[in-house]
Amino acid sequence: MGWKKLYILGEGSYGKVYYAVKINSYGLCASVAAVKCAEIHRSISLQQEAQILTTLKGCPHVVQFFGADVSIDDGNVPTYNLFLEYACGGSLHDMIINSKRGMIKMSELEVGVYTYQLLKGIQHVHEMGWIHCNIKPANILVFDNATNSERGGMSKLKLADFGLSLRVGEGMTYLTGTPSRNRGTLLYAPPESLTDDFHAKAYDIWSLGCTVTEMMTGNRIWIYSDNKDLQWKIINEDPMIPSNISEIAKDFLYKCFIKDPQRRWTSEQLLQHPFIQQALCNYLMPETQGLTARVDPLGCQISIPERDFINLLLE
Ligand SMILES: Nc1ncnc2c1ncn2[C@@H]1O[C@H](COP(=O)(O)OP(=O)(O)OP(=O)(O)O)[C@@H](O)[C@H]1O
Repeated sequence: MGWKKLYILGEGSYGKVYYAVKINSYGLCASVAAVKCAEIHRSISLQQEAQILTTLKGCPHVVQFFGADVSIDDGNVPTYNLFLEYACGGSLHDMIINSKRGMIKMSELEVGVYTYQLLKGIQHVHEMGWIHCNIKPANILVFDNATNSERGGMSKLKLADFGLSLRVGEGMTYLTGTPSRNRGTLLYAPPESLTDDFHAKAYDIWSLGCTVTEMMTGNRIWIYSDNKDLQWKIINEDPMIPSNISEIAKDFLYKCFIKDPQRRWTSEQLLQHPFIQQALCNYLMPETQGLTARVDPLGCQISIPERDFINLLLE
């Protein structure tokens, strides 16, 4: 038996996303999926996304791809269908809006653990030779994580929407065409994508910094009047790092927002940053909460003081 599209989850520029179920021969629901659909003649970007997702299979922090097919839908229209695992928690954008509505700010520990998951996803994408080019809360999906529910009910985040991704060309890619042609969403775009048409892995790190700031404050990183103003600010100003966060969190954001893409920290470096290390440590061992990590002014590599850390492991 085939898939049955039940209702629309959302819409993209290419077409619609449906919640779908697979019915078995007993008439029971055997599996569920989110299906991204586009009329076949408008499905090039979905077909490219399918190719990219095939190369990214197996990473727990990238949305899982089940396959693709062509169906004849309403009005006899051939439709390309891309099947993804269904994210019951919606997107990180929804999660940020909901926590803002409920006036519950995400704690730095939560943001640190979520950022770790995103960095692991980005690291995998980069290792497989891709630049995501459109990392933002709306393109990060939220899954329940049963194993985490005992630890404060934190969710699992996965990168999604690879429709604008690019192949890394020896570490960098210059887009051809009109200068200042940024590929992704302007609000999350780094300065070099606007000034030099330059898209490299560092692109995703800047977008990650914008996303992490949004998780911490509930607000977007830039305040602007229109796209021209926004573009000017990205090129000429530094993003506003929130003042009411820890020094370690600020330092993490500074490393994401280094203007020179060659000097901006990589996912590997950021995974070692005390902001991430401390959050993981406190999450895995809640007893360590209250112990503060130190920022090493030279290398920013020291996390939980070693002696205390070993004592905790031995206790
Ligand atoms: N695997 C999924 N599970 C649950 N919801 C999903 C899934 N994939 C996408 N959605 C939802 O469908 C909507 C559209 O998603 P999609 O990523 O395709 O488009 P978009 O990013 O909004 O648009 P565009 O790709 O044109 O920028 C979003 O609201 C998203 O939360």
